[in-house]
This record gives sequence, C-alpha cells and structure tokens, in this order.
Amino acid sequence: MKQYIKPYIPLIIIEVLLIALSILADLYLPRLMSHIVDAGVLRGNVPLILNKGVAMIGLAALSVILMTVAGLMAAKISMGFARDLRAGLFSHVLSLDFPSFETFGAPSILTRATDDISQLERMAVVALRPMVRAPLMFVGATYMCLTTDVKLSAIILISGPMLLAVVITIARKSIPCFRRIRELMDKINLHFRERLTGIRVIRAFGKESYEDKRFDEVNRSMRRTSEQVNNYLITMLPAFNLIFNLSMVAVLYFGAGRIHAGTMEVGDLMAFIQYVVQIMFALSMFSMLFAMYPNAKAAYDRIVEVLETPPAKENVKVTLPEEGETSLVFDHVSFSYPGAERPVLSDISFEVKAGEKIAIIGGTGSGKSTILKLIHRFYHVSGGEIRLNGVNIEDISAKDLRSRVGYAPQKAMLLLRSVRENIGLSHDKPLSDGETDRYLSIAQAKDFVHAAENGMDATVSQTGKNLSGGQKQRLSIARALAKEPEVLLFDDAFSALDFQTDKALRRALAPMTDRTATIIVAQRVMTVLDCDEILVLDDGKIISRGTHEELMKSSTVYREIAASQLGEEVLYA
Ligand SMILES: Nc1ncnc2c1ncn2[C@@H]1O[C@H](COP(=O)(O)OP(=O)(O)OP(=O)(O)O)[C@@H](O)[C@H]1O
Repeated sequence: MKQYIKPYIPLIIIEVLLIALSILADLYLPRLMSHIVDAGVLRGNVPLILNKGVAMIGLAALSVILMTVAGLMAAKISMGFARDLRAGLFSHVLSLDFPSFETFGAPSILTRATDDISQLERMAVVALRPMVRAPLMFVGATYMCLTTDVKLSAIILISGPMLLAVVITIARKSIPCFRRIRELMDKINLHFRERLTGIRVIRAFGKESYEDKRFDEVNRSMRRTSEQVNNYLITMLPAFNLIFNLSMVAVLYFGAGRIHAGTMEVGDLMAFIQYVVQIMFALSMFSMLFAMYPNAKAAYDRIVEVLETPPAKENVKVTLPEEGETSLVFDHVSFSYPGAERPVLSDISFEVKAGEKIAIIGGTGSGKSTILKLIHRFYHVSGGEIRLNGVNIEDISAKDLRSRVGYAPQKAMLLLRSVRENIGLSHDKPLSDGETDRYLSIAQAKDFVHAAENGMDATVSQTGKNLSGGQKQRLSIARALAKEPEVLLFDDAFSALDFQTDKALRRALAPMTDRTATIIVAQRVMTVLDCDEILVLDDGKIISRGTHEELMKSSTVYREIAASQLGEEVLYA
C-alpha cells in the first residue's frame, strides 16, 4: 500500500501546512475578540475596535481560503490515490496464480476493486482534512485555554477524556459490524452474479422463489448488521451533546465567579468559551473519524490482503529456442487441487510430437480438462514432470510457455470486442482480412461471420451471448489457430458442433495439425477416430491406451462408449 501513498507525500505535506496555517488563524481570532471586548468595548476605544475588527475579518477570510485550497487538494490526492490503487490491484490480480485467485473468488475481488476502494477514496476525501485538523486544533485550543486561564482549564481535563471514552467504546463495538458488512457485501455480489449469469437456468428450473429466499437471508442479515452499527453511531451524538453542554455550564458558572472575584476579564471568558467550542469541535471531528474508520479499515485490510498475496512464482532457468522439434511429454505426472484430499491425476505418462494427435476420452470428472490446465501451468504438478521440447515447463517463463500453446477451452469465452480482435487476441497488431478469413475458414466460421452485418468487424457481445454455442466454439477454435502454436489443445471444443461441421472442421484442420502437437479432449468417439493414440481416463488414471482399432479390441470401457455412439454417428459420417 505504501507505494500508492508515496507519490502523494509532497501534496500531503502541503495539505498539512495549509491546514496548520488556517488553524493558527482560527486560534488567534478569539484572542483578537477578547482584546476588542476588554480594551475596546469596555473602555469605549472605537479606533481599536475598528482596527482589530478589520484584522479579524482578514484572518477569517484567510482561514476560509486556506481551507478551500486544502479541500481541493484533498480531493486531488484521494482521487489520484484511488485511481492508482485500482490500477495496481487490477494488474496484481492478473498476476496471481489460479489457486490464489480461486481462494478470493471473482465476486470478492470485484467488491474489493470497486466498493472497498471507493470506501478508502471517500475516507480520504472527507477525512483527510479532519485527520490533520482535529489533533492540531485540539492541541492548539487546549494550549490557548491554558494560557487564557489555567484554573478554568481543569474543566476540559475532565470533559475531554469523557468524550474520548465515548468515542473509543463506540468504535470498538462497531468495528466487527463493519467487517461483517463487507463480507455480506461479497455475498450479495455473489448472489447477484449467479442470479444474473444463471437467469435462464433459474427460470427454466422454476427456482425463482428458492433463489429469492436465499438472497433474502443475506439481505436481511445485511439490514440487521447495518441497523446495529447505526444504533451504536446514533448514541454518539446525544452523549457528545450532553458532555458539551455540561462543560459549557461549568465554564460559565466558574468563569462568572472568577470575573466577580476580579481574577478574569469578560473578554477572556468569551475567548475561553470559543476555545472550549474549538476543543469540542476537534473531538467531534475525532468521533466522525472513528465512525468512518472501522469501515475504511475493513476495506483497507481486504485490499491489502489481495495486494500482499504473492504473484505467481516464476523460476525461469531456460529460454526455449524458437526453432526445433516440438514434443510434449507427461512423465509420471500426478496432481491434487490445493486443499483437495484425493489426487485428481495419478501417474499420467504420454508423449505427443509435432504432427501427432493424442485424444483423451473418459467420463465426467475423470481429469481430462485438468491435464490441459497443467500444460498451461495454471497449476503446478504434485509429482512427476511435464516437458516441452525436452525442458521441464517449471523452468520456462509462463509467457514463453503459453505463447507456444493454442487452446480452445471447454467453455468458449469470447471478449467484448470485434470478431477480428477476438480471433487475433494473441497478436499485437490486428489481423488482416485474409488472415482472419483463413482461420475462420478452417474453424468453419466464415459463413456465419460474413452473413452478419459488419462481418468480421461485428462486435461479439460480452461472453458471446449474441452467438449460438456452436458458433462460439468455432470462433474459439479460430482464435486458438490464429496463435499459430506449437501445441494445440482442444478441450471438448467440438461438443456443440453438429456431426457434419465436426467432420468438415477436422478435415480443414489437417494441414495445421500436421505441424502441431495436438491433444483433443472429447466425449465423441467420432472426433478421435483418426488420432495416433487415444488415452482412456478413469478417475484420474489412464486405464487403456492405443489407437481406435486397438482399443476396440482391448478396452471394454472404450468399446462400450463407442458402441453407444457410433451407430448414430456413422449415419452422418
Ligand atoms: N479448480 C478446482 N478446484 C478443485 N477441484 C477441481 C477444480 N477443477 C476441477 N476439480 C475437480 O477435479 C476433478 C476433475 O475435473 P476435470 O474438469 O479435469 O474433469 P473432466 O474429466 O474434464 O470433466 P468433464 O468431462 O465433466 O469436463 C473433478 O472431480 C473436479 O471436481
């Protein structure tokens, strides 16, 4: 966090100086007034009243100007700080490894990057001045009270600590509530996100009232906690007023006695009262800061928690040569997700070279997608090693590794950009029409892209909602191809394609897969018929392997899968 505050330190120092100067002016005003009353009003000295009166107006105007400039600077500091923090948090989140990212979860990160930073920004805009002003004014006004009348100052020594005790008690009670409010905000975000992204599923399954009930519980909890905090905070003002008024009565009572005894002048008592008001005002600023502090502290802690999570570790020992024979090797790889009790993959070994195609087939949850995630080093293997071109992928930079791998994921996630930009995502410059068309043609996406208004420059709406499942998959495949990778990974990427398109796509893909090391995760046997090797995965283990023909003879599981599908598919093949 320090790095985000550091650039603003010079501005903060100027801010403190401006506020200190305005406080000096504010503290001198009662002194001037006391002088006007005692030496001017009571003795009928009109020129003195006019002189000192002009000085008072000048000082008051100076104080207002200084505080206005300080206010503008506070806004500049806090908004700049919030902008830098948002940018820093954003890039830090992108640098986190997957387990850390999943620990926070997207809804919580969203609340931290938006609402929590806004809390800090508000705190900085509103509280920066009181934060400087309150202590300076408290010390200055107390000093002025003591120099005006030491004996009368005893009243402040009693009422001041009483006020502080009220503020501290309320702050201690409300801090845990503010923390809880931040957590509940995460949950509300999560509910909204799930509700909005899963709206079709929720409606299709008639789960609206169930979802409403779940949301209602969190929402009620939020209301209860907010009410509790509010109850604590509203007791603060009456307590404050009571102590303030009692102090004033005591000052007037004892002050009047001292004037009567001739040990104090009227002007001094008036100045003393103003200093007491300034002290109370400083303490009420403290109380406002205490009221804001817990919320801002909870937001601060949550932001720091993300910022202090170390980014994904890199232990780069080797830079892979640009040229060379591609080979991807899994050497007795096992893997467990962080915190999981059982391994998801055990003793997985295979090799795929340039021009070869390996297929992975198996039941849901057998670990197929996990194998592909490990190739990207989204997670680190628990045992064994994965080698790309003979080098352990742990020794290569993530950037180098990922630049060589083209990936069409199970869920085709497209970005809110044009078709052209989506396809050329891995390129620094936009792809030409010819290049874009080439990849669209291979992915069997050219016809529907050109049929749409604006063609390849049409915007894909966020997450590709203006496209069918099959269209999204084809664009996602085109994007993987446009990377011109050494290794091509298809994670069930043909599942939403009809059999004809699936077949046409694989045919068009052949010239490219003749150069790449390809891994196809599939549910359909037809998709993997021509692969050099098919791995049958069950519960994270390879239970059979071979070509289609070999497996049809040797693997009961594979035979059963094939028998349940091929009859229908052969009709279309
Ligand atoms: N991020 C994760 N954290 C913890 N466990 C996970 C995570 N992702 C997947 N798993 C678990 O790992 C197992 C294998 O998941 P994986 O997605 O690799 O299966 P799959 O064979 O690709 O399944 P499917 O065909 O349904 O996509 C599953 O039991 C799943 O619950």
